[in-house]
Amino acid sequence: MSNSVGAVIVAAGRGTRMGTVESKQYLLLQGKPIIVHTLEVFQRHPLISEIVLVTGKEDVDRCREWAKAYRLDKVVSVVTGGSERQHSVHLGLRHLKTTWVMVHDGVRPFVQINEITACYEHAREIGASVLAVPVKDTIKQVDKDGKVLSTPDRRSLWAIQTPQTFRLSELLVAYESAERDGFLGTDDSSLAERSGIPVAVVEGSYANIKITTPEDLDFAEFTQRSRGEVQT
Ligand SMILES: Nc1ccn([C@@H]2O[C@H](COP(=O)(O)OP(=O)(O)OP(=O)(O)O)[C@@H](O)[C@H]2O)c(=O)n1
Ligand SMILES: C[C@](O)(CO)[C@H](O)COP(=O)(O)O
Repeated sequence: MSNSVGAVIVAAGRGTRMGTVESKQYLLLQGKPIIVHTLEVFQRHPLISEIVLVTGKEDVDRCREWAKAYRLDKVVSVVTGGSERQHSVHLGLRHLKTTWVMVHDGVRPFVQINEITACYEHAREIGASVLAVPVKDTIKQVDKDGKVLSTPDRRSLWAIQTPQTFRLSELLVAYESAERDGFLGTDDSSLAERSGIPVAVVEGSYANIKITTPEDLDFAEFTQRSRGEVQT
């Protein structure tokens, strides 16, 4: 059986927590849109053969232009997403033809080549995998009135990132089942878990942030600049 690997990069969100007029995935980082930085990592990865980019309806044309301008020839489709991340991923999955799929947030430009490789290798071994980091803070469960309910043992808590890797056929079944049941998850793995797919956690890096709120942009500028300086 072929072990071809594709990526679905989701970038159809509105970025309400960032609060900028321009959607955060199109803000410039060292002169280049964040989404292009993200796509370039997957373009460079030797395992990835095709990329489906999911974006807002009004952004499809400019994204296709960038794919050409930045020579992102692995981008086989730029398609319109849905109202929730889960819908956007589902729409993207339908355009992929590979055996394996890595789902990744368009606003996580700092994922590293070796992290993508590790994520894929663990999925091959276990069935599916997610990149993650152990939580550094103490986490409390709190009720709606602000009263602490419990303090879970931090040693078993991980902050989950992307990419998340699955067999495409299995993930499609999980997505269809979630849609039938009206289940809405905040990541792809939660849909796989409820379908009984075993998921491995792969330790990644704290730098692989999801650019979400304005203070993340300072970190992003700093990180991008220092990585650029190391490469030159
Ligand atoms: N309907 C949606 C919602 C989110 N995303 C994508 O999913 C990733 C992670 O989502 P998040 O950071 O929450 O982005 P937004 O939904 O844009 O942010 P917010 O919740 O602040 O509006 C982003 O790359 C975002 O573009 C998507 O493709 N389709
Ligand atoms: C998938 C994800 O990036 C894992 O951390 C995250 O759950 C997406 O969160 P969102 O803010 O609900 O889009």
